[in-house]
Amino acid sequence: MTNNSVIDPATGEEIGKVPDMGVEDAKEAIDIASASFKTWSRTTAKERHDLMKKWYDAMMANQEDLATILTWENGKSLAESRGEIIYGSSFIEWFAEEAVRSYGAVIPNNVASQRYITIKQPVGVVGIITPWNFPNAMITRKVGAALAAGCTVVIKPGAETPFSALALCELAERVGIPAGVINIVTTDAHVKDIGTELTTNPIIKKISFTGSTAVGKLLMKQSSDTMKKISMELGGNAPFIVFDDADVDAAVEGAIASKFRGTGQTCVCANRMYVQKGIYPEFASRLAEKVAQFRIGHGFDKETNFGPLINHAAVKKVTTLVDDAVSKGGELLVGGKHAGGNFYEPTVISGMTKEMRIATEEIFGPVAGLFEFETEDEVIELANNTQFGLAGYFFSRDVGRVWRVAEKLEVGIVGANSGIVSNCYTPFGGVKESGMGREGSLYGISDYQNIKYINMGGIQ
Ligand SMILES: NC(=O)c1ccc[n+]([C@@H]2O[C@H](COP(=O)([O-])OP(=O)(O)OC[C@H]3O[C@@H](n4cnc5c(N)ncnc54)[C@H](O)[C@@H]3O)[C@@H](O)[C@H]2O)c1
Ligand SMILES: O=CCCC(=O)O
Repeated sequence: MTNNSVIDPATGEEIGKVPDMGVEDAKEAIDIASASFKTWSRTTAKERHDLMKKWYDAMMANQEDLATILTWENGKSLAESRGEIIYGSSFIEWFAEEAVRSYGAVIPNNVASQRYITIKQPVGVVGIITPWNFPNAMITRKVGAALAAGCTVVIKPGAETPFSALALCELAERVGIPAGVINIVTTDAHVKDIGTELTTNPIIKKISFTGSTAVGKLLMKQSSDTMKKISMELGGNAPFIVFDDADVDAAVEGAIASKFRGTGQTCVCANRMYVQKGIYPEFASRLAEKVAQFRIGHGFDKETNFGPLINHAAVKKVTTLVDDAVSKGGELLVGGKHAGGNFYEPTVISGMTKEMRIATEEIFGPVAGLFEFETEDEVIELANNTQFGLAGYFFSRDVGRVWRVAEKLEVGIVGANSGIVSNCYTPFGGVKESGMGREGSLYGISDYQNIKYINMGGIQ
């Protein structure tokens, strides 16, 4: 077996190697997960709760090490990585608590001699494929729900960030989660083949994927022959709307939080920023002023709060999108340049139009493009004119408008006067081509359970 290099995106230097596993390794991992399912699925909810709480405690006790690994392989600043470890581990705590509160139902009978009940059972072995942008939290949000339900898992983490996944697994083993319950397959060269194995192997009963819409569609097609359950957390193209009646301070703060988190590489990042005519000049200049204050550098540098993009391809894509906007008349208010290596300056562009590629494409980088609009109806139409529907944000102090716009945005998650929407308590997921299923919250565990109805007859 060959090894893959894992690269520090801030320096381009190798930080370590992991095995480049192949289809045979994936098959073995699936068989092991299947054998472990026989015992894990029969543990009591309280046993799973206790082990998961210990896992959560171990993550928090090792927060600094986990954050260091995360910054090293993903590039985000250490402060952001610490935040991700708190966020990621919160899913393990939350789902530990959900495990013991997952109830069946007693249904009123319509035949005197019968009684009806439902029980919830784990779906089986789950195949999990996750991206590099949240190397910890995208795994825990899925594995937490799966383990709580009584499922076992085979995880294929992002090729760029395998160490965060392996560290989580090491902690799980230390606290006594039985070997074989969580299995990891690392690869770069065999991503496609392992994806095919996970989606076609009949032992796997569910695929849970976070990543691009294009890959999500492929995995869904591949999963259809064996009728697997599916959870898809896919790409976004979030509108961010600022109405004339907004609190400008709050809107600028929300824009910074939503647009520039993870160097603009999150699926819920604001992608198209619509600003009403009356407030446009003030919002644009205040946003540009704030963005100019970011300090680019290595995530371990204490003076830094803005990391690199994940790789050269990402820099190239952002460069192309900015050049396209500028060539069509966009005005750079701040940034707009490659800053060496994988770094790109945090950027604000004014005077965006619908002819520019950023109007329709997910940027996945630190670029805020401002579009001017005049009426509420106009902006709702613009905001919904996309095949994506993950998150949408708007700022307004008119309570009637807050309800109207929240109801009309075609998205799974709305930030109304709020730029940060993610936590373990609330449902995360999209509509349209942003995917299906909900993660976290009281809904998250049900994606990993089958409901069985039992009709008990012969009752005198
Ligand atoms: N909705 C969400 O919760 C969410 C969260 C994070 C990222 N995303 C989306 O993910 C995208 C960015 O991440 P990315 O570039 O790593 O996405 P990606 O789809 O290229 O990769 C995601 C994962 O899929 C794997 N993969 C790639 N091709 C595959 C194939 N043919 N078969 C099986 N697996 C395959 C990758 O190795 C990685 O593990 C963006 O579109 C972003 O919006 C969505
Ligand atoms: O990138 C997508 C996930 C981001 C989040 O969970 O807030």
